[in-house]
Amino acid sequence: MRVLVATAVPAERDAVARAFPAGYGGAVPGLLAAGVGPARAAAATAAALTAAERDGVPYGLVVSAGIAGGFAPHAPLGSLVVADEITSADLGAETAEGFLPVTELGFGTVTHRPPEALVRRVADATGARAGAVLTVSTVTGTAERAAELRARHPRALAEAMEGFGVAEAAALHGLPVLEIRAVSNAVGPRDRAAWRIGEALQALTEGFGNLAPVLESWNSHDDR
Ligand SMILES: O=C(O)c1cccc(C(=O)CC[C@H]2O[C@@H](n3cnc4c(=O)[nH]cnc43)[C@H](O)[C@@H]2O)c1
Repeated sequence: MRVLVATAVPAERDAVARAFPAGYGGAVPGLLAAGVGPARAAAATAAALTAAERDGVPYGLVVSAGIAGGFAPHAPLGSLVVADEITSADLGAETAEGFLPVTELGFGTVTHRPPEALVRRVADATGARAGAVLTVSTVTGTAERAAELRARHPRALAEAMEGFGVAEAAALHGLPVLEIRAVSNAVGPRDRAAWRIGEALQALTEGFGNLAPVLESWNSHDDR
C-alpha cells in the first residue's frame, strides 16, 4: 500500500524524508509540500491523489504531518501527537450565543476520524500522545483564545493549519487519513522567541523513523 505524506512547507517534508535515507530498505512514502492552510492543503493533496490514480499507482493512506502548537500541559514542546480526531475548529458561524460548527447549520463535516487501530499502533511505536488535533485558519495568539478552544474541544492536544484540508481530500478519494504533529510552540500568547522549530523537526524525523514499519505493515482491512 502506498502512503502519501503531506506537509505544509519543504522544511517539514525534508524532515520526514530524513527518516528514509538513501539505501533505506523499505517502502518510501510519497512526500508532498502542499502549502500552508487548509484550503491549499486540500487542493494540493487532492491533485496528488488524482494524479496517482490516473497513473495507476494509487495511494492507500494519506498522512498530514508537520509542526504544531501544543496545548499546555498536555502536549509539551518537542513532543509528538497523533490525531484520533482531526477537527476544523473555526468552520462555522459566530452567534450571540457562541460559535456554531457548520454541522449545526445543517451541512458539511467538521471532524474526520483516523482508523482507531492505526492510531494506537502509531502511538505505541512513536510515543506520540493520541487526542484531538484542531485545524485553524488563524494561529492562536492569546491565552483567551487558547482557553476558548480547549473549552470547546477538551480533548485537543494541538492546533495546526492543514490536517482538516488533507483529511477532506483523502475522504473525497475514499482513503483513510492520519495526522502526526511535532510540537514547536505552545498554543497561546504570541512569543516567537519561544518557538522550537529545529527540535520539532528533529522529533518529526525520529517519529517517522519509528513509524515506518507500522505504515508498511498496516493495511486498511485491519480496521474493518
Ligand atoms: O506568527 C506567529 O505568531 C505564529 C505562531 C505560530 C505559528 C506560525 C506560523 O506561521 C506557522 C504555521 C505553520 O506551522 C504550523 N503551526 C505551527 N505552530 C502552530 C500553531 O501554534 N498554530 C497553528 N499552526 C501552527 C501550521 O500547520 C502551519 O503550517 C506563526
